[in-house]
Amino acid sequence: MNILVIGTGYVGTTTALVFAELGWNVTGLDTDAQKIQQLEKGVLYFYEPGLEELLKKHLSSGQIRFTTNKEKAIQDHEIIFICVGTPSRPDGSADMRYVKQVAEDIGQTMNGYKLVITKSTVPVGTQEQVTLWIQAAQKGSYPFDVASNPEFLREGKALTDALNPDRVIIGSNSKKAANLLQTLYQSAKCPVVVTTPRTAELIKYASNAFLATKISYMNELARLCDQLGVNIKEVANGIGLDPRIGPSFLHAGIGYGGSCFPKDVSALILAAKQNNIELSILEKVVYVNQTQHLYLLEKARERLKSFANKKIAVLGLAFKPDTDDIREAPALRIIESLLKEQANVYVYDPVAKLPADLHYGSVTASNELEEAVKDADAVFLCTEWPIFRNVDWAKMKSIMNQPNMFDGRNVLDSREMNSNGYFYHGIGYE
Ligand SMILES: NC(=O)c1ccc[n+]([C@@H]2O[C@H](COP(=O)([O-])OP(=O)(O)OC[C@H]3O[C@@H](n4cnc5c(N)ncnc54)[C@H](O)[C@@H]3O)[C@@H](O)[C@H]2O)c1
Ligand SMILES: O=c1ccn([C@@H]2O[C@H](COP(=O)(O)OP(=O)(O)O[C@H]3O[C@H](CO)[C@@H](O)[C@H](O)[C@H]3O)[C@@H](O)[C@H]2O)c(=O)[nH]1
Repeated sequence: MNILVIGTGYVGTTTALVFAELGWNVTGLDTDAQKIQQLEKGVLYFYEPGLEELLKKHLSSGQIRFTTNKEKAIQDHEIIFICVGTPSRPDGSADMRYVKQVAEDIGQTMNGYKLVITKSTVPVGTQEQVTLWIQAAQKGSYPFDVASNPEFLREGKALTDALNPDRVIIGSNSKKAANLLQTLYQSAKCPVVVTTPRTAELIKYASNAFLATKISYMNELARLCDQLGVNIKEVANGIGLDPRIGPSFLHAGIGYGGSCFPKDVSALILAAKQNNIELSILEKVVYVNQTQHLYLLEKARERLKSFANKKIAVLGLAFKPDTDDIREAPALRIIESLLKEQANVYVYDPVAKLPADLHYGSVTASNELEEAVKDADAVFLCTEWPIFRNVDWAKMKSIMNQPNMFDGRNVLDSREMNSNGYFYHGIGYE
């Protein structure tokens, strides 16, 4: 079977490469000619471990190709995965314009049976909506099915996650579509759940919202730990040993970011409101997340009295390690607050780049960690890149103006930092 993947972003590129690795012939289609040109040359235009090697391998094996020619691509393929973005609208709802465009393109161009699968994260009811969009755009009367197959990969671990999923969720009202999808995933060594499209669509939002809830719960508990003199890391370890709770996603810090949790939690809250249901727990999850960076800033303000004219080093910009993605990165919230209070901010990240449009002033991007830390009055550690753990912090102290460390990811050893002469503050972890 030949597979077409529409949208060659994180999810589309990974999906295309994973299906190529499983032995299928795959074409990646995007409207962005620059991205396609790079992918055709074997160059990944974003940072994601392992993907570029696989891209080169499958370009040379001929298993994967890329194109911007949507008419030909749609006509040549029976199986089409929609992997375009569904970003937040200002009111928090999912912006469906890219999915609608693709559905209309498919409707206008199709020349025979198509199985259209939404892999993008889409609101409940999208399968029905995509069906209507395709029908409305159709020139002839060709049969088609629309199914839902949400993606659960994490950035930074995209390849491992997509090659070894915990579960495959197939939402389909059509036996033919469900069978085709089961064939595509026949080598999956995990449960393959076949359900209704609406259930599949909700499973995706419910998963992300549940994980975000775990994080905000731990983050709020960490604030209490600071007051009680209890270490949140030990609490996380203690509760995580209960298999009903589990050890993951209990790591307190300056909050979750990225292109998924913030937008998906908002979209779920809004979708519930439209159905006269208040998801009050999730509203608090968002509130805790939006105030978590302020909590660490307040600890630093107490120590430094004022940020004005102080040199502050921000280590880590990406929303998490092993990615250059800065969408909704908590580091950006910290930087903007520091700039607003007239600090001189120096940023170091091993991979991620500063955005062009920072409010409240400009920031110096440092090429070396030492350059950011030299003469600094405080360091904010915002992303848990492993290299930050291996820095010789005792040596760093000698080049700082004041040895203050605000560890927004609780990654450094507080006792070691204190014995090295630092004033150290983590989150629920002193
Ligand atoms: N990033 C993740 O880790 C992740 C994980 C699981 C699910 N998701 C979901 O998957 C979807 C895609 O996310 P992403 O991070 O890959 O997005 P992205 O922004 O990186 O990529 C989307 C791509 O779609 C292309 N595109 C837009 N309109 C198009 C059209 N009409 N025809 C062809 N291409 C078009 C864009 O040019 C872009 O390259 C979203 O719904 C997201 O919520 C993302
Ligand atoms: O214990 C934890 C775990 C994560 N985070 C933060 O949470 C955010 C999201 O992390 P992660 O979930 O690892 O990354 P994403 O790539 O955003 O992946 C999430 O979002 C994707 C898009 O929907 C889903 O496919 C994945 O299953 C889901 O984990 C990051 O800012 C992390 O720093 C914490 O603060 N504490």
